[in-house]
Amino acid sequence: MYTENTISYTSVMRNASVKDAPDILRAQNLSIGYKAKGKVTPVGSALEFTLKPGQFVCLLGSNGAGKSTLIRTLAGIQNPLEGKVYIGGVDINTIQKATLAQKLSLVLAENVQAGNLNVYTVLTLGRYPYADWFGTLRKHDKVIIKEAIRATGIEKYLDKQIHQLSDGERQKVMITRALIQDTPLIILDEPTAHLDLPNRVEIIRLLRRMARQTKKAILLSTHELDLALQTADRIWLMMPNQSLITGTPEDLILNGTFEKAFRKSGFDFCRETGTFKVNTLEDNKRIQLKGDGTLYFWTHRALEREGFYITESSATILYIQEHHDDYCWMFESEGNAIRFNTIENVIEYLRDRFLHQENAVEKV
Ligand SMILES: Nc1ncnc2c1ncn2[C@@H]1O[C@H](COP(=O)(O)OP(=O)(O)OP(=O)(O)O)[C@@H](O)[C@H]1O
Repeated sequence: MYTENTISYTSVMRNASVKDAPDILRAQNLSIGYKAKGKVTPVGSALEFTLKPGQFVCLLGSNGAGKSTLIRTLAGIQNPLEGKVYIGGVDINTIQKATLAQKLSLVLAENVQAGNLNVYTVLTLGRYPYADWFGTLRKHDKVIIKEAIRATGIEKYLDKQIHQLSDGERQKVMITRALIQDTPLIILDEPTAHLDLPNRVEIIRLLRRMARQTKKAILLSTHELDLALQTADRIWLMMPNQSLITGTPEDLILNGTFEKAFRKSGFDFCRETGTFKVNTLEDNKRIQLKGDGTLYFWTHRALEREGFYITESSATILYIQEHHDDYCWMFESEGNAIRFNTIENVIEYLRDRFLHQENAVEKV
């Protein structure tokens, strides 16, 4: 209940330890994009954000929104059009390459050119920022390498050459190398692009665990909206108007920002579930569905895919009947009842029935 004395909680009032943690990464008035033949094409403008130790952040945006451009700029391999990027409080432009490699590791989406090197050798290169002039691995380096290999489960590829790996296996190797580089900041451009679902989940969970346990800041770009919403501490959303909006997944869903970032005709964003649905609904196809549980969920989904509005106001009713392991669907309309044993039969029947209705309407 609000009273005159109620004050609004703001980020300024947060726990001092979070607020005062040093920024691992900070962008100030950052504009990113491209310059060619005197023509400047900005992709993001006046961006301001910070990344703190232990944060696991997913960068999202529609195709061409500027995620890769931002990642390349933050990693210092592309110059900003304007503004500054600070890593550990130091302007990235003033950091020597060798020093930068101790602060930031980068995994890009492009294929890795590793000649005839085998996987283990490529992994050991992750320790080069700390090696002596001869590149000798110390005991401590070997422990870190072994630990990262165990964490990502790539033991069985170690003797293979990089070009003998599948895209997904190669991706895992490059993520392992980033862990071996052991920097306070890890940036990854679409690290799960070539992985199947179990591997995507495994890698995302591993990166999130790393952030938590080792206080690394981890930023990754992805098109995996669902996984990002479930796992990220914060989401960075590249918006169609070239701004970047940051927040917790739930805040961005509830305040409509998420929806705006991916707005496209033919898709509806469902705030209840945080998912996009293909919008196939047709106004003249209305049906009432009665039942519950798993059968209700999958029947509802099949009907929506067919373009039906599921509404209690329709006199056309589909009943789900369930008894022990047995189930069926009963269709009732104008006093008649028909029984179906599969969703396929239900859909076939409804298609036919509503087609006849449409034809009848057109003839009238
Ligand atoms: N080298 C380049 N020169 C000029 N424009 C470029 C260059 N690379 C990318 N762009 C443009 O910059 C914009 C942002 O591209 P970017 O690759 O950063 O987007 P993205 O969000 O990573 O896209 P996707 O999700 O499709 O990978 C796009 O309009 C793209 O055409």
